[in-house]
Amino acid sequence: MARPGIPTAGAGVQVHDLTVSYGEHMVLRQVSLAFAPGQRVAVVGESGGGKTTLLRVLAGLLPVQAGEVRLEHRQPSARVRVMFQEDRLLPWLSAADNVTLGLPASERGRGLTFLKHVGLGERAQAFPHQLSGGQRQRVALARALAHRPALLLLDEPFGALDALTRASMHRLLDTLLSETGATTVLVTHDLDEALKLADRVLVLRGGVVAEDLLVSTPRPRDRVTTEPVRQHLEELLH
Ligand SMILES: Nc1ncnc2c1ncn2[C@@H]1O[C@H](COP(=O)(O)OP(=O)(O)OP(=O)(O)O)[C@@H](O)[C@H]1O
Repeated sequence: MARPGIPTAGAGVQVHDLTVSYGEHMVLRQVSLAFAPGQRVAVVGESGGGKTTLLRVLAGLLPVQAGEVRLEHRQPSARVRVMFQEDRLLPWLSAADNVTLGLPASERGRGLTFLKHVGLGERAQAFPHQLSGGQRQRVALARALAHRPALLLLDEPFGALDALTRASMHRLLDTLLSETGATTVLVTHDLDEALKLADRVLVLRGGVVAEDLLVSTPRPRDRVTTEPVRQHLEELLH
């Protein structure tokens, strides 16, 4: 695979005593975390445990009600991009236009190379409805990376894909993340996904970080090499 171009320096992330409630319902309770630049963090845990809420606060989509969230990057304009389970492509724009939407003119050419990196260089003019679910998620991934985010936030990005397509997306994302260097936070229910992609796994339970595990298994990883960590996480989750 060709290299995606200029690597992005990942942002450091500091979360201090973050508390978030929906009305009376407190979802995050004084959560404190620090992510190193370029770190890949997976967030797992029970349904309703606050994973998406944490991601939305990091994305700036939800206000910080109490506590502090700080992005540390040498460029004050460090970009944050979010990718969701549904592709959220604009149906009236081609794949190419979806990828470059919002990029300054000077960055569009380089942004388009990401369509090639996800294997869709030939489909640049196709519209979302002409692409498969897996292809649309690849366009969404190209769009997220084309903006060279210092922080990439992924909320169950491959949850709607079949197992084979998901496995190929894991390989693709693993390669692209190694090359771009973005700090990445991945919310997932899929332990395979977490263990294939992340350097660190957080378990959120009852609004607090119940476990914070570094995953040092060398890459590429498979079920055999990650089995001990998986067993530990499965015990925590069940
Ligand atoms: N906009 C909202 N208004 C009120 N309550 C909300 C809102 N969004 C989420 N919640 C509640 O906050 C809690 C945490 O939700 P969140 O989506 O962060 O959990 P999650 O860990 O991502 O769950 P899942 O794994 O099921 O996606 C849940 O009880 C949910 O019902």
